[in-house]
Amino acid sequence: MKTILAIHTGGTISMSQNEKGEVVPNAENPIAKEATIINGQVNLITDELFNLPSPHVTPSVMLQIKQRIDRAVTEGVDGVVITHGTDTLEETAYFLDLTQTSDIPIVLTGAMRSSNEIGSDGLYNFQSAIMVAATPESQGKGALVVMNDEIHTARYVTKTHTTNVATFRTPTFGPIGVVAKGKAQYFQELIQQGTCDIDHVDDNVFLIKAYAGMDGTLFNAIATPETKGLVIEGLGAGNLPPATLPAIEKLLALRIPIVLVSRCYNGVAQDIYDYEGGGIELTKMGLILCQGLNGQKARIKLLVGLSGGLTGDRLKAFVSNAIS
Ligand SMILES: NC(=O)C[C@H](N)C(=O)O
Repeated sequence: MKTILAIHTGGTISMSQNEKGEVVPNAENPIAKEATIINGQVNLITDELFNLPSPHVTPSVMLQIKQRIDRAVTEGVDGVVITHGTDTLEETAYFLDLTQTSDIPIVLTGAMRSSNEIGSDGLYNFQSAIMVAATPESQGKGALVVMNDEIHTARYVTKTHTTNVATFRTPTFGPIGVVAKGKAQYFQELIQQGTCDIDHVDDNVFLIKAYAGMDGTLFNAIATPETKGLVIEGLGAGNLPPATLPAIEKLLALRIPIVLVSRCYNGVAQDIYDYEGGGIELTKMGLILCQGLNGQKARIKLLVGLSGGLTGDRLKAFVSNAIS
């Protein structure tokens, strides 16, 4: 029988609705108690590591989850399930994906409806995630996100709806598998990418979204030596309004790495356009094009690379998300 560690961290999956209809955290996690339902099919160990709404999750919390997984690997567990709030679930999932040190399945799940709401999806998603973690084919796939009968890769999944249970989607590429009546089935291979083990996190890595008529105001506000990195969600294939360029030059002169992704929901950033502020000019200036990641994922990747001590071409190779 497989031994699976369930790490609970909080989120709606562990919350309840009160008599006023407000969703509130519980002192005791109802999901952790319900877990006994699945015992018998797997040997389930439970660790209530945090009880945080996911907007309270920081890179330092992510690092503590990673360290708990690393300990579990040395203890010989076969897989890990992490319950997490959905708002920042994709960021924690990608952090764990990038910093993993073994090939055991790491499966994140959550809920859109709290534990006592009609049609609550928490226990169902939790059970699916456990089954996926116990499936031999889940090994070596990095961190996975299991919600609403779909299996997504941490690298590309994103939350797309504020309340719908089908909120987690993988734009452009689609999910890599499904869960059908408790059984995991895969139908896509994930191309492997590099990982970077870290023992601390350097933050002050910012994320700024571009918009029509943007100027340098927001970029000037972070032009300080404390800033360690910046991700810009550019327009279309990866372009910026010309009025941003002087402020961006200033950040580059401070040797702050700047990563460029697209603010589009689908597709990858590319240096196609040759006009003032176009992707060709931006990459010539030294911005690092990152292909296929959304802004929040690119920020996690830059933060992990910087925390792992990568600089120059090694940082560029890691963050550009190139297939290697
Ligand atoms: N569905 C959820 O879990 C949303 C909640 N606000 C959280 O991320 O903690």
